[in-house]
Order: sequence, then C-alpha cells, then structure tokens
Amino acid sequence: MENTRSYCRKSKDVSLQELRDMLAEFARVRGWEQYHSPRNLLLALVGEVGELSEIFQWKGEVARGLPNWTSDDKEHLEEELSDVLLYLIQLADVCGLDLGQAALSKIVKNAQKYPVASPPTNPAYH
Ligand SMILES: Nc1ccn([C@H]2C[C@H](O)[C@@H](COP(=O)(O)OP(=O)(O)OP(=O)(O)O)O2)c(=O)n1
Repeated sequence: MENTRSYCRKSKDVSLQELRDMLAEFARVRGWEQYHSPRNLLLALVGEVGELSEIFQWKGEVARGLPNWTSDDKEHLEEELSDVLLYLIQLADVCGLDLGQAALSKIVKNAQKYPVASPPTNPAYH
C-alpha cells in the first residue's frame, strides 16, 4: 500500500473512508501520528486554506470553470484544494468523527433550514 503507484491509481470515485485510511497509513509508516493532534491538524488545515486563498488573491472575480487559467494554474489549485481536504479528513479522523456521515446529516439540516419554497434570494446572504 505504501508506494507511489498505489496513490496514483485512477479511480472514478474515491470515498472519504478510503482517503482516511490511506492518510492514516501515510502518517503511521512515517511515525507522524504523534504530531497529528487535533490542534496541529487544524493549524495545518488553516495554513493550507491560506495557500488556497493566495491563488485567488488579487485576481478579481473569477469565472466558473476557470476559462482563462493555464493547466499549471489549475493543477496548483487542485493541489491546494487537496491539501485542505486531506487535513480536514485527518482532523475528523483523530477526533473520532465520521466526516461523511456528518456531512450527509448537515445537508439534510441545510435542506430543512432553507426549503425550496422560500423567497428567491438566498436568505444566507441577508
Ligand atoms: N505532517 C504532515 C505533513 C504533510 N502532510 C500531507 C498533507 C498535505 O496534503 C501535504 C502538506 O505538505 P506540505 O506541508 O509539504 O505542504 P505543501 O504541499 O503545501 O508544500 P508547500 O508548502 O511547500 O507548498 O502533505 C501530512 O499529512 N502530515
């Protein structure tokens, strides 16, 4: 499992559980579990959110689909988004939480809070 080729397999769908297990193994074989406390992972996550923000900084509004971005720019964005996701998954894991189930529950809650029949403007912005 701990080889680059197994990380690079092309998969149509990858589950949060699969990513969680790969990350746990990644940390375990490097002896990094001791550093992966909830607080440290949260700080790492926030740091990566900062790196993600830098990509958009000073660019002005960006069109959906990023039509004018180079493939290098898009690859950089993919990497920073992944860093955020991977730290988020690890944070949930070391907190003993099931992030996939939590997200599903939150989507249900969101739908109840913002029913389709509510006014046309999104109340979250008011
Ligand atoms: N203790 C660590 C260190 C790294 N990673 C993983 C999660 C992220 O996906 C990635 C972060 O690695 P870097 O700290 O090297 O950050 P970047 O990839 O953003 O590199 P740089 O900051 O040089 O752009 O590696 C991890 O799980 N645990």
